[in-house]
Amino acid sequence: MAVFTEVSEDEARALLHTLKLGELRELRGIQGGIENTNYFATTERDGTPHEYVLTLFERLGPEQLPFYLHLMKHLAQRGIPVPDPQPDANGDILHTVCGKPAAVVNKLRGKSELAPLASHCAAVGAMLARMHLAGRDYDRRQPNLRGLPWWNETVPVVLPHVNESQAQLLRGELAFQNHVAGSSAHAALPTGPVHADLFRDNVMFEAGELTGFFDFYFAGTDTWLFDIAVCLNDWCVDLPTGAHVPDRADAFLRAYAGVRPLAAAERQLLPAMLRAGALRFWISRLWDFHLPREAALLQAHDPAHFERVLRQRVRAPAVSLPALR
Ligand SMILES: Nc1ncnc2c1ncn2[C@@H]1O[C@H](COP(=O)(O)OP(=O)(O)O)[C@@H](O)[C@H]1O
Ligand SMILES: N[C@@H](CCOP(=O)(O)O)C(=O)O
Repeated sequence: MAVFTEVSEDEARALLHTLKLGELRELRGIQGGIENTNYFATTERDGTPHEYVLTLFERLGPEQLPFYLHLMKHLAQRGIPVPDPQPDANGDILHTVCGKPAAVVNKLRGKSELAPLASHCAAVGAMLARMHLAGRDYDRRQPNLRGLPWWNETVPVVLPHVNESQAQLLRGELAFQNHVAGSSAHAALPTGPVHADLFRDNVMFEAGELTGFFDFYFAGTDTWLFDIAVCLNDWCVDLPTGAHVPDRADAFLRAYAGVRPLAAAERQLLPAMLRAGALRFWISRLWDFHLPREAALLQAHDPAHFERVLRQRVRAPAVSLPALR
């Protein structure tokens, strides 16, 4: 369930009126998601139905939200198919509902592709590269709040909950990632706004075509390579085993590089960044699993999955990436 705050039809109607989005016809709580309260809202305007998503932010506040919401607007204005936050008469896109920060965005068509083929991975790769290029002139900056400083803070918190072999892997990998982050190759990596959580459940497809992607609330300013690694570790991995799937990874990388060729430092650091991407989600899943927030996390994701991915990435750093040869 992902309705932590009940929104009445009257409250939703009032906001939709203020935003001039039409007359509320239907308000439905959305089941998926683990962070925020989400509703689908259907309105009628000029005799036509329009569909929106109303989100109440349960954890993020006015310090962090403008970066995410303005990034979505910036990308939408440049033709990237992401939800477009709707403004009020003053141009504000961050609203208040039930005393919580809230946003209204357009509903994307399609549904998630949870068993992707190489063609889906190629579509995601090309779209990610387009997003990176479209974000180059975005003028706000906010660090990836789930980046290296957070890993350094959080690993000691989760260590008491894991066995000795897992503790060794966590400590060793964290030391390795701190070392990589201090290297000259790392300093040469191109950076910009990244999505940082572009998993299968955050991308929509319809009839095999990518129709959009959403959930920008882990976005931040970071290396583009980190975004690539996060995608490869989800879209191009066999979920039961955590094994790299070469044909999907190849399709993803070819399509990405077709829009934005990778720099030499990116090719050099991809194996290390694949480990970083696996470490990031292993840590957050351990943290969510062993130290759940009150009521919010009803279905923690399985931490063991990213432990398996990380072990494979450490064991076989030279994954075959033909697109980069
Ligand atoms: N703009 C959108 N268009 C269509 N569906 C959306 C949109 N935003 C959210 N959803 C739906 O709501 C669900 C939960 O959204 P998500 O952003 O993943 O929530 P959370 O941030 O709580 O994890 C998604 O799985 C999707 O089905
Ligand atoms: N993708 C992350 C968790 C983030 O959840 P989301 O529902 O907000 O995408 C993971 O799989 O650990």
